[in-house]
Amino acid sequence: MSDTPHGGFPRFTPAHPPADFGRLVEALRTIQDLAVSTDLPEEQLAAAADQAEKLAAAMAPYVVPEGASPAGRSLELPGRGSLLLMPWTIEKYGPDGVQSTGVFRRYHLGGNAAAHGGTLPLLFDDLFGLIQHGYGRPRSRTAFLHIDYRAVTPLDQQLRVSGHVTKVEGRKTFIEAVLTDLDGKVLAECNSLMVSLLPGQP
Ligand SMILES: CC(C)(COP(=O)(O)OP(=O)(O)OC[C@H]1O[C@@H](n2cnc3c(N)ncnc32)[C@H](O)[C@@H]1OP(=O)(O)O)[C@@H](O)C(=O)NCCC(=O)NCCS
Ligand SMILES: CCCCCCCCCCCC(=O)O
Repeated sequence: MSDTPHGGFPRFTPAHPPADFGRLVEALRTIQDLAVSTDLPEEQLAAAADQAEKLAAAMAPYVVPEGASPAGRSLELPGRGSLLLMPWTIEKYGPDGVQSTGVFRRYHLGGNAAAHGGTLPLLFDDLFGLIQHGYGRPRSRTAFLHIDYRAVTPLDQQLRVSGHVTKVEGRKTFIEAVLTDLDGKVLAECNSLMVSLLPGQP
């Protein structure tokens, strides 16, 4: 692959998996919540570990290359069906920007009931990928991502993030976004530079 618009990136196509895929991903997220918030008695611990190992063994034969799993390509699902991404739902997508809503869950806990500071760059960075795509920019990579943490980000509360392209200069796309609660209280602001990839660039 060496065409200019995508650098060396594979071309991803949207996936429309059966509903059970969404159920699986959501159940796994709930297990992540529980794995970080429970203190299981020994017997339950052994049973849970057995079940987890059994599930992993059942899934292992079906590993496919990047871009072939529905994970990350299922646009109708929270977090596009990816366990890595924040399980948020896109409300608005287009050249004027992207907006999405969702919650930071128990498995995103940092300390004292707040979201881990490292989870916000993940939210913003993935949003910025969508923003530059919605604006019609070629495949790009994040060169920098600057975050101002303005207030503690709560868990289990519906929040909103929205952002847009502010400037384009050659290969460079500048983007800004803000994370708020539903009353409009600003929790974090972020600005970023994304640089479009040259032919064959990874
Ligand atoms: C971003 C990246 C592709 C840019 O490398 P490159 O293709 O060699 O591009 P250049 O270094 O020539 O930079 C292109 C332009 O962006 C600017 N730029 C690049 N990185 C920058 C940064 N961190 N801060 C400010 N400007 C930056 C350059 O100054 C240059 O501007 P100019 O055209 O006005 O002179 C490369 O550094 C890279 O791959 N970094 C890793 C990206 C990554 O892994 N991101 C996370 C996953 S998406
Ligand atoms: C149709 C689905 C589109 C999915 C695009 C996935 C792009 C992944 C880009 C990864 C960028 C990064 O590493 O930060």
